[in-house]
Formats: sequence, structure tokens, C-alpha cells
Amino acid sequence: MAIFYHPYLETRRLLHKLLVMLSLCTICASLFYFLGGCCETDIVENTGLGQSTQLFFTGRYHEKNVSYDSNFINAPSLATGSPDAVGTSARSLETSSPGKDWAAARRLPQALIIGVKKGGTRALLEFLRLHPDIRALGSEPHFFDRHYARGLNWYRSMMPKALDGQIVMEKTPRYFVTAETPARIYAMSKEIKLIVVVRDPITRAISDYTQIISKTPDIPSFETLTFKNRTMGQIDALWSPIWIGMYAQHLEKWLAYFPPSQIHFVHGERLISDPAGELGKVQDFLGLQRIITDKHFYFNKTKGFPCLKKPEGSSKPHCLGKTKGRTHPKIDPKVIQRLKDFYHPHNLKFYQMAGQDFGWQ
Ligand SMILES: Nc1ncnc2c1ncn2[C@@H]1O[C@H](COP(=O)(O)OS(=O)(=O)O)[C@@H](OP(=O)(O)O)[C@H]1O
Repeated sequence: MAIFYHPYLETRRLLHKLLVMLSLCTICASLFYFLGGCCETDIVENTGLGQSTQLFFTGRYHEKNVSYDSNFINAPSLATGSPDAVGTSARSLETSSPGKDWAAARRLPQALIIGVKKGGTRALLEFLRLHPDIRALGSEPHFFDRHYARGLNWYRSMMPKALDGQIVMEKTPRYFVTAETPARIYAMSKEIKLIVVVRDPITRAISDYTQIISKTPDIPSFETLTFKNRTMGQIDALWSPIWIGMYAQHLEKWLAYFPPSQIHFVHGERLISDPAGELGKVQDFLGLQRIITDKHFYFNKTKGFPCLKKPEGSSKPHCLGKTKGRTHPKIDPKVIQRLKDFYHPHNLKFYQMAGQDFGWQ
């Protein structure tokens, strides 16, 4: 029987072969992707926070929703959004120990820097990131004050991946003055460790005002805004820069939920004059080995603040960016004196509640 060569049949055979090969490729690729995805991210997460929140973790967020403020100069990787750009040892898990990445998971934080605004919270967070046992979120998630309705799974997805034994933390200075926050944090974890950086409330208020005026230059002077009635010398205690500094009144709300042993106060002025000393106490409070020491800091005369020495593999030192350590306006000494009188009883009450004298006059 004669075999006919028919171009139409030949093309059909070729197309058929191609289709089979394509299907095989698709199956292989899907298998490869599926197996890879499973091994990398599907981890049963134990929050370790004494509550029933064991959840399946899908881990496909990669911090894409998080904005990092580039508060460190000469820290290009921070500016590009890496959560662990600063520090000699706190390198990104994803890049520094790929072999261990499979064991890392996103967990809810075990420690929080809750305040105070303009206290030195950014400096503290960035210094703490030097510790290999700390994994800190670079941005301020504002979960307990603004985004609570998004739920704990959203909050967890914001956190950097951490290995067992590493402490996950974030900082949002507004938590300290938000009335609903202590109860919400308590509902997440009764054992959480809370850190508050406090600074002389008058300097803090001026720092706050300096930030406000940098964004809205047309507002009245600090002196004007400080008073409800200047001739009567009546302070406007509801003006946010003044109100935030009434620490005792805010602390009361936290002590209704957490024992004093769970709240650590960082002395904001000493964080500038002796960063290693303050960091030593924070590491003790967190139950960590004292790894961050004075070897990590140098005083930058131009900046007027302590900065980080060069990290491994880089010749550039790290200072906080220009929004930290701004020049403050000169305030009328009479207004300062009036503020001292105003804050005096609040400060005394705060020293008593915190169990330490911060020495603000
Ligand atoms: N090492 C170092 N470098 C720069 N600045 C430092 C440092 N340590 C503490 N500070 C003080 O931190 C103040 C800003 O506080 P915060 O980071 O808490 O501000 S914020 O609430 O997050 O906006 C900032 O306030 P201003 O001086 O008013 O800018 C600083 O005084």
C-alpha cells in the first residue's frame, strides 16, 4: 500500500507533538513551583504569646505594603526598603542566611516601642537592629491606633520574618497616648514587653512643634500656641505638643493592664549622651545578651548626635537622617519657666509611677 505524504497531516502531527511537549513543560513548571512554595513558606506559626492564635502562615507578603523612612543617611539599602539595612549583625535573613530561611516565619511582636513621639524612638529602634536576636519592622505600622480593624493577620503580615528565639518588634510612638491601645495590646499578648523613650516634656514639645512647623510653616509661634490665655498664663493642656508630655496621665492607662516590670523606660537625654549605656539596659530588659556596646557608636560632631560606626563590608558610617536632630526655634525664657511650673507636678507623679527620677527641672 502506498504511503502518501500529505502536508496537512504532517503539520497536524507536528502540532500534536508541540502540544504534548508544552503540556509536559507546564506540568513540570507547576510541580516545581508548588513544591518550592510549600517548602519555603507554609509554616505552622506559634506566636509564643500565650494565646490561641496558632495560624497557618502563607508568607507571601514580602513587606510590599510597608514604607520605610530613610532615617539613616548613608544607608542606601534602608532607603530602598530593606527592613534590616542598618547594622553589622542584623542583616536580612533572606540575604544573610538563605540556608535558614525555611525556618523563619512572620510572628506577632514580643516587644513594642510605644512612645513617646519625639523621644528618640527611631534612634532606639535603629540601634536595637544591630542585635542579631532582634527583628524589627522599619516602618511604623500604627496597627493598634489606626489600623486595628485590619486584624491580627494583617499585622503579622507586616512583620519581618524571624527565626525561633529572635524577638520581633516594631515602634509606633502614638500608641503611648492612644487610650484604646493598652487594652488592644493586652488582648494580643499579656506578656508583651513595652518600651517607652521619655524625654524632658518641654524639649519634646518644642521638638514636636519644630516638626509641625516644618510641614505647615504658617502656624502661630510656639509661645502663642502654648497658652489658652497668655495674659493669664493659662497653658493649653489640650494642645497636642503639651498634652503628649503629661506622661503620668498616659502611663496610668497602661498600668491598668500591665505590671511595671513589663514596661521599660529609656532616658531620652541619656540615649544621646550615652547610647551604649541605655542600650545595655534595654538588652537586659529584653533578656538578650549585651551585644550592642560602645564599640558600635561614635559621636558625629557635625550632626551633634551619636551615630553608628561603619557596618561590616561598608566604609560608610550611619547617622539618622535630617528629620532627626533638627535645630529648634529659640523660645522665650519666660514661657519656658511657665512650662516648667506647669509640668513640675506631672513630672513628679511620673517619676513616682515609673520608679525613677529623670531629673527634668
Ligand atoms: N542618635 C540620634 N540621632 C538623631 N536624633 C536622635 C538621636 N538620639 C536621639 N535623637 C532624638 O530623637 C528625636 C526624634 O525622636 P523620634 O525618633 O522619637 O521622633 S518620631 O516621633 O519618630 O518622629 C530627635 O528630636 P529633634 O532633635 O527635635 O529632631 C533627636 O533629638
